Order: sequence, then structure tokens, then C-alpha cells
Amino acid sequence: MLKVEHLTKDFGHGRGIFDVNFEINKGEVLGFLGPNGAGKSTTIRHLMGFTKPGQGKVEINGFDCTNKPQEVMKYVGYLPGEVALPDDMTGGQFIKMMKAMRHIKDDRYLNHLIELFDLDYQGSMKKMSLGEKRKLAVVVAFMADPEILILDEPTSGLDPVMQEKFIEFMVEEKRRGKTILLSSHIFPEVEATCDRINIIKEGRIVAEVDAADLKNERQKNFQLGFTNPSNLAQAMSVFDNKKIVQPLVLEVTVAKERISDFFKQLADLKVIAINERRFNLEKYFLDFYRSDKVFEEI
Ligand SMILES: Nc1ncnc2c1ncn2[C@@H]1O[C@H](COP(=O)(O)OP(=O)(O)OP(=O)(O)O)[C@@H](O)[C@H]1O
Repeated sequence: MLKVEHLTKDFGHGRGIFDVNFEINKGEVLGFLGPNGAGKSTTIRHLMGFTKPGQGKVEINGFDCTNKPQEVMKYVGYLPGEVALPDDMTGGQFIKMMKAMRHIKDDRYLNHLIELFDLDYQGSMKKMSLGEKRKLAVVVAFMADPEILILDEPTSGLDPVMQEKFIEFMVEEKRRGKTILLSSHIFPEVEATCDRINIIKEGRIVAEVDAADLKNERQKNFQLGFTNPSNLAQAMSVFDNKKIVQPLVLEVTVAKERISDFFKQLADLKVIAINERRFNLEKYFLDFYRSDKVFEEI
């Protein structure tokens, strides 16, 4: 439904995006994570047809985003990272103007969003708080009930209650079959909604994480502690997928269907401690951009 192929935009001095590739299938939610300046907004701006690729192409629903932005807009609700709303209007006037521009006749979804986000749209936008403006932008971006949502840091500027509401909204939209690209720094938001996560660093996609790995659905990692090297060596000979992570600690990866065999094997070993090491997206991400290390498959 959404395709980014070999997308490159070189701003010079190593800045920009380089050979970015990904696809989002219908009904899928893709998280887009990366530190400041990594290239998330630049990628999204190409999808919205705001800027032309140096190389490569971007497509939504089979339409080229660069040459057919009007076609693309019919399917997409876009929430930019920074919203600039006109100061000389009330929220209500702005909603009315945007409804007319998008030829929206049916107010049911609009009213649902106004209620969900508890939006007070009566006053002048000049006097609205940052959070109120953000809520207004959310409601306007999605009032046409689009099939595809492109969200650039959607909850920045929202208070924790509204952030929760927004997560609920995304979970509900996902349930309704929407296709979503979510650029975000908020890990609970990403973990609650995404099927896959792409991590971008210095303009390049450097890791792809599957939600099943996030939830430890396919396999589990256990750390086993031993009192001496010979006990550790004995365990080393029993397990296939293992690595020593501390002097007397062995980490073993066990496929979900082999968990009960694993516990039977433990009975014959002199293990003094056992810990499940759960996959943690935040830690994975932070480790990753604090260091220059190249990430292993998880
Ligand atoms: N029009 C431009 N001209 C020159 N450099 C640009 C331009 N737009 C973006 N850049 C640079 O390209 C890189 C990627 O920027 P981008 O805004 O896409 O990052 P981002 O991942 O969205 O970051 P943030 O999380 O801070 O919003 C940065 O180094 C930025 O300075």
C-alpha cells in the first residue's frame, strides 16, 4: 500500500537520507524510530509529495507520491511534526474551512474525534494552548476517515491523558484496518501499536524489528548463573543457541515450543540463578544510538 524504494535525498555534508527502502502492507502499522536529524521527517515529506527524491521513488496505493500528490492525498491523513495554524480564526472556522477544502459532507467521524479528544474548538486559535492546537490538528488531519495515516511524532505536546487517548485512537484505527506509518520517540506508543519497527540512523535504515520479537512471542532468552567454570562448561555442551554474557552467566535462546524441554534440561545442571531477559525496545534503541555498534539480529 505504501512503498519507499531506494529513496535518496542528499543535502550535502552527510545529511539527508540514503537508499531508504520499506513497504507497508494494507492494515499494517509500521513504527519509524530514529534520533533527531536521522531522516524521519525527510522520508515522510517525500511520501506527502512535498519534496522530490534525488534518487528512488515513493508510492502510495500505486500512485507516485512525487507526480500524483493529489491522488495520494485522497487516501492519506497526515499529521506533521510541527503544526502551523492560522491565528486569526477560531477552531470552528478552521474546521469548517478544512471540511470545505476536502469536500467532507458527513460530520459523524469529525464529531467522534471531537468527543474522543475532548476538543474545545470554539475559541480563537491565537489563545489556544499548544496541546489544544495539537488536538485540533489531529482532529482535522483525520476527520475524513482516511485509509492511511501518516503520523510524525503525533503525541508531542500532548499531556499524558491525551497521549493515552491517542494510543487508544491508534489501536482502534488499526482494528478498523487502517494502514499507519508512525514516527515517534514514545516507546509505549510504538510498542502498543506497531507490527514492525524500522530504525533509521544518519539517513539509513539500520534495523528492522518485528512485533513478535518485541513481545517475545517466538523465542525467549534466559540467563543462567553458575558458581564455577566447570558447571558453566557442562551447560555449554547441552544448549545449541547460547553465549557467555558475563564470566559465569550463560544466555540461552529457546524457541517457544521448546520451553518445557529446556526446563527439563535445567534439572540436570547446577544452575544457581535464572532470569528471563525480555526484549526491550527502548534499551535496544538507546544502546543503538549511543554507540556506533552495528546491531545483531535479535
Ligand atoms: N531542506 C533541508 N536542507 C538541508 N538539510 C536538511 C533539510 N531538511 C532536512 N535536512 C537535514 O537532513 C537530516 C534529516 O532531517 P529530518 O528532519 O528528516 O530528521 P528527523 O529524523 O525528522 O529528526 P527530528 O526527530 O529532529 O524531527 C538532518 O541532518 C537535517 O538537518
